[in-house]
Amino acid sequence: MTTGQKIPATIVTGFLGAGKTTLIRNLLQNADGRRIALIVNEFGDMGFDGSLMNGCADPDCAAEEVVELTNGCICCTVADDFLPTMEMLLARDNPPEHIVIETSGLALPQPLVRAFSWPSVKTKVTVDGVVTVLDAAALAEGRIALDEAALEAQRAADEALDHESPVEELFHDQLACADLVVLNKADLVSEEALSRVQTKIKTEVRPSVHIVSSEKGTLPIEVLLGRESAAEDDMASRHEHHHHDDHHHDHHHDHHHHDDFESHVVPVAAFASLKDAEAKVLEAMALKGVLRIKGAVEITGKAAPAMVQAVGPRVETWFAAGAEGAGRLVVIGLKGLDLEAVGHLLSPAVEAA
Ligand SMILES: Nc1nc2c(ncn2[C@@H]2O[C@H](COP(=O)(O)OP(=O)(O)OP(=O)(O)O)[C@@H](O)[C@H]2O)c(=O)[nH]1
Repeated sequence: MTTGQKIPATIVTGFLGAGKTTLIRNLLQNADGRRIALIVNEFGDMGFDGSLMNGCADPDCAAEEVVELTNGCICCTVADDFLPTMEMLLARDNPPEHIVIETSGLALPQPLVRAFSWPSVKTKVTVDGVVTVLDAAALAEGRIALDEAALEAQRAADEALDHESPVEELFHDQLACADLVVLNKADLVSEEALSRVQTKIKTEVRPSVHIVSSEKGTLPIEVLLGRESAAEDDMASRHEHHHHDDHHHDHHHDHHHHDDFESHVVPVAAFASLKDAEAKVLEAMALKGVLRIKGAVEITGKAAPAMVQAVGPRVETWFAAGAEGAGRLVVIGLKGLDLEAVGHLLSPAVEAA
């Protein structure tokens, strides 16, 4: 441990598919000699390429295992408990200069920030800032309501959002906790739409919060790190819109997934082509309640697996030699989503087998 100075920790939050992983990958690539420790839910998510990865590249790496990156950064996964992971990082001979935590796209940031008040952590680490990444394209299309009128319209159009509208709830909570808001995917929207979204977001955040836009999360490291917000001492101003029964667990768990969401690993048979995969995944995304699909699949006749990334109406696919775990897609959505229909669409062959 150094001279009593606390290690700054940056929490990266944002809804499913907003671009958290992309932003963090950029950040690590520009670390410029800073020893950054990254805490993620799964290694598989980061999709590190070989040039950055040194040693273990197994996406199913055991919990709390640490991966050393070639640029001096390290990466570790958080299992059920956030605190042991943090304590393990702090106990290293060569403690990190900065800690970056990627939260799940379904997590509320507030409980995680509160965990920094835990005695064993509080003396050594402080929250440098909560960075909330938003999908500017989704917002411009009104896919996450920004006001009551839009919310009502969306409710009328989609019964799945009828009751607790968990998407809006998460969205507001992730904004209420932000120190910096990143309007990502700026390449997909006009300047006019971007400034419209920016104006709306301004009304949703605390007055001092900066809003910046980005493409593929590319922002100078100085913008992302070094905000010195000490968010853990400032929770009163970052309140949740909705309080949940499980707050007494808050300091123990990072995995504050809303009960309103569910996530499934769906085994999928080989697709005939990338185009075929894209078409089927797009169709699955249109099923009620489905919010995000990602993973690696096989394409008939191709040695390399194809990566699939679907957010809203956009599906990306590309071949990735060496990717592991092909033949599975992670499907995330609102509770009660029609998993059978999803399975039918994505993998009739697997289902029949
Ligand atoms: N056009 C465009 N696509 C982007 C941008 N940033 C990210 N994406 C794409 O959006 C998809 C989701 O990006 P991720 O970085 O995986 O998002 P995430 O927030 O980590 O998503 P979760 O895994 O759901 O938590 C990927 O297909 C990215 O390539 C951007 O600025 N512009």
